[in-house]
Parts: sequence; C-alpha cells; structure tokens
Amino acid sequence: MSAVFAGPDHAQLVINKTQAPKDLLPTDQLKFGASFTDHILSVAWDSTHGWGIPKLEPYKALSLDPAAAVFHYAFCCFEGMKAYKDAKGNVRLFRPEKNIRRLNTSAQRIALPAFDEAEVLKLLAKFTEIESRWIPEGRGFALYIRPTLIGTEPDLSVSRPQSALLYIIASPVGNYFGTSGMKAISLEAISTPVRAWPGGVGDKKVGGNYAPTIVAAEQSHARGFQQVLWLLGDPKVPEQQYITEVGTMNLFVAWIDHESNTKELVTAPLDGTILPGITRDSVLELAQERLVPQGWRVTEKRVYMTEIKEAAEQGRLLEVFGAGTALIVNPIRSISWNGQVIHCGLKKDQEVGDITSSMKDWIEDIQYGETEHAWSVVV
Ligand SMILES: Cc1ncc(COP(=O)(O)O)c(C=O)c1O
Repeated sequence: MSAVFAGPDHAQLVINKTQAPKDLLPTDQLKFGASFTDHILSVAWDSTHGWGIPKLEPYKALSLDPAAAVFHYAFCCFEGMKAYKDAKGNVRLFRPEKNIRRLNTSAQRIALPAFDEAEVLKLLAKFTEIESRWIPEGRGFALYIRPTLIGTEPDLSVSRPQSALLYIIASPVGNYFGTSGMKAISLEAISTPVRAWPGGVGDKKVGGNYAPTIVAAEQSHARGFQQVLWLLGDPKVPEQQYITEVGTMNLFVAWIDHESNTKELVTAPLDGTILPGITRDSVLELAQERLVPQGWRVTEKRVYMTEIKEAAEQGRLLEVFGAGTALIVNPIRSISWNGQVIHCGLKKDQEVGDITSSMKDWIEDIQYGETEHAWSVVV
C-alpha cells in the first residue's frame, strides 16, 4: 500500500464533546441540509506528514486562507448518505462502504489525497454513534451525513494541493413527502447545457459538477418543471439525444420492450457520464432478485428520448422514476422534450406506480431494519 493510502488512524481519534448541546428541532421544522448537529469530525492531511490525528469537536466554522485551493479551482469532493433509527432504537447505515469508496475515487480524480477506507468507515461510524440523538425516529426520517474532502493549501498555482482536510458533518432530515405520500414530478429534458460529458467527471461526486447546473434548473423551474433531465447527444438532432440523469438522481424507465414484448426496467449505463448511484445499484440488485423471477428484464443501456416517446405513444411506457439517497425513488409524471409532453404511464389521479412504490418499500425495509439484510449496518 502506498504511503498516501495509509491513515487516518481511527484509534487516534481525539474526542472533545460540546459543553453546550443544541436543542433538537421539532421534526416538522426540519429542512434538508439547513441545520446541523453538535459536532464536526475532521482530519488534516499534508504531503509531508500524511494524515494527521482525527478530532471530534463542537461544530464550528472552518478557518482557511483565502488562497486555499478549494476556493479557486474546486478542489472539493463529498458524499451524501444517511443514518437511520430502527424500531428497536438501533442506529443503522446503508451500504456506507460504497459512499466511502466513491469519496476515495472522487478524491483521486481531482488530485486530493487518498485514504484508508476501512479507517474512515470506522471514524464515520463513531461520529454517527456520537450524534445518534440527532436521528429523528420514524420511517422517512434520517440523519443526512456529509463527508467532505477539500484542498486547503494556500497556493494560487494550478497544481496538486499539498494540504487537505477531510471532515464529516450531519443534518437531520424529515420525511420529504410528509403524510401525504409520494408526489409525481414533471421533468424538462434538455440537451444544452450538458451536466457531464464523455471523459469528464460526471461519474465523480465533485463540487464542480453541481454549481453549473443551478441556472438551468432555475430556468426550468420558471417554466413550471420540477427537475431537469440531463441529455447527451447533438442538440440539433433529437434522434441522437439520450438520457443521463435527472437533477441529482439516476433515472429508471419501466416499459414493455417492443421486440420481445417483455417488461423491462432500464437505466443508463455507467459510461463515465453519470454518477454511479448507490440507490441505482440497490434498485438494480433488488430488481434482479425480485422482478426477474416475475418475468422482468433488467438492463443497463443507452436510452434514447425517441424510444421513450415511442413507448408512451404505443402505451408501452409503464413507469419512470428517479433514484437517489434523498428520496430513494421519485415518481415521474411527464417529460417535456423537443416541444412535446411525454406522459410516463401514471393515471391523472395516480402519484406513483407499482414498481416505484415496491422499490421504495423494499429499500426502506432494509434501511430501517425491518428486513435483515447485509446492506444495513448497525453502528
Ligand atoms: C448527480 C447525482 N446523481 C445521482 C445521485 C444519486 O446517488 P446516490 O443514490 O448514491 O445518492 C446523486 C446523489 O447523490 C447525484 O448527486
């Protein structure tokens, strides 16, 4: 193992708990990512000493030089994951090793230091355990955890940062849909601007992928759509346009395949332009296990907008949904594309289809420990 992969060492964690714990917010006032727990866990790295001593301290502002690499050249990558409280009060993480692996992969793509994943997992588990009073109880509630890695070296030359900071903060999150159940959303499919491109960093969770999406998302909102469906392919040739992701979710389409007349669940392949979502992976595995025996096909392939439109026109489009940590699945009512509206299989008064709804139940059952499964790790 190379030197950069050694450390941090979880056994060296120094714990300095807050003397002034904050009040918990009532669960109906929780807004995604807007309030934070009592502590921050951080560990600094530099190219001479490697990873330093991890510290858990009261939540605080960071003090960084204005020339720090993160502020200028987007040396920043992060993860988004959740901790859940089960009916017995156990704290559970969902496939946390996948988030930590993805963070390491993102870091190495943008010249930030690699780390020992098993050690960071242990630090994450310890942080989660210490912050467990912040995990709201009940299905749909969770503690959103944000591991982040930034370049801190004050140096304006465009080069590999010689110092970095890995830190973990967390924010309690409520049940997004409340008691009213899921709500189907409408998408606008656009081919300019693009979110990611072949050979780029669309498959990494780097900060620089997100800021450039906001103006397009705002413009789409102003036109009445909830999310952008990011396409790739020549903007002047609609037949060449294919789906990548929706907002911050991977996209799944359930249709009847016209050649085989078989029910098929399809999603874009991991070709480097989409984030390899952990929810995406879970949906694919559960579909293999539970839908394939019922005669479904599960396929990762490029899906063209013309194919979705044709399936809708021929009554073969069953359901479309987004998949990601925030909502698990989000049903999609319609996609506006190339001057037309494609209806995605829901009836007028229907908010969610059977496959979308089953997926949510299956994944939540595992996350909240109602189905024992290797993916759910008790902290
Ligand atoms: C661009 C993008 N795609 C997909 C996802 C879904 O990934 P995951 O299921 O790991 O949350 C996210 C959310 O993290 C995202 O930011």
